[in-house]
Amino acid sequence: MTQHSSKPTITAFETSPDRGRGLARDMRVRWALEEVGQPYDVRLVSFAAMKQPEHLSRNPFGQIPTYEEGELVLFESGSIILHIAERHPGLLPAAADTRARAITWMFAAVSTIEPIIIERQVAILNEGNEAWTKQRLPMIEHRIRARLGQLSQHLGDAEWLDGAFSAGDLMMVTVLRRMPGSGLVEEHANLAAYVARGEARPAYQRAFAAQLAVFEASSAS
Ligand SMILES: N[C@@H](CCC(=O)N[C@@H](CSCc1ccc([N+](=O)[O-])cc1)C(=O)NCC(=O)O)C(=O)O
Repeated sequence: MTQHSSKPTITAFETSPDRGRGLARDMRVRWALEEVGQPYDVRLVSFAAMKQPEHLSRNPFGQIPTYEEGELVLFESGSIILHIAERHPGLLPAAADTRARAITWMFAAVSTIEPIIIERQVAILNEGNEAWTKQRLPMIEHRIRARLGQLSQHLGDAEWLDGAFSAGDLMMVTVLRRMPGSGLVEEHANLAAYVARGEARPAYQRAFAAQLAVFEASSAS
């Protein structure tokens, strides 16, 4: 396996529309790097720069985050976190079966839970003025409630989704944080406590402070 030794560089919004609330997906990569104690640099990109050839060479979809480490360039936050987790202890268990289950939860976060939450965000932010949104939003929230109910049932009284904290929990916590103020996660006390446990982790706090500092600097200038 090729070992990369240089300090990685990630990309993040120059001025994040999340106003420093840690909702953009660089937050989960920052958190993963903090969990494994890997220092990193950040290249801040404007919305315009994200669609220019230089950034498109990092991510053909013109989005953040990306991850550069020596000659390696990655995009897709989940893939970046898996790469980090494969090279540093602290995000995936060593035992093969437990590790495979933790990776399953990474996929569940982005493929089963996140899409319907993004649907809701799109319905509210991009389609809020459409006549049909009034009918559609309750249907979307019904589907979100169904998934959160299943997740709550699985979690029960456990601290994390499958034994020790893993990249699966990191991904899931960042997904559940994407509905601030909706009250949907808070309908399940165990899910709200689960998110709070993630947010209480020192690595999360360092990552959150770092992305907030970027926003505060950008809004001060
Ligand atoms: N599947 C990709 C998705 C990456 C992605 O959606 N990136 C977004 C930022 S994180 C998503 C996001 C954006 C804004 C908020 N917010 O609260 O304002 C939250 C999350 C982006 O670059 N958008 C700019 C563009 O597409 O032109 C991944 O996981 O890396």
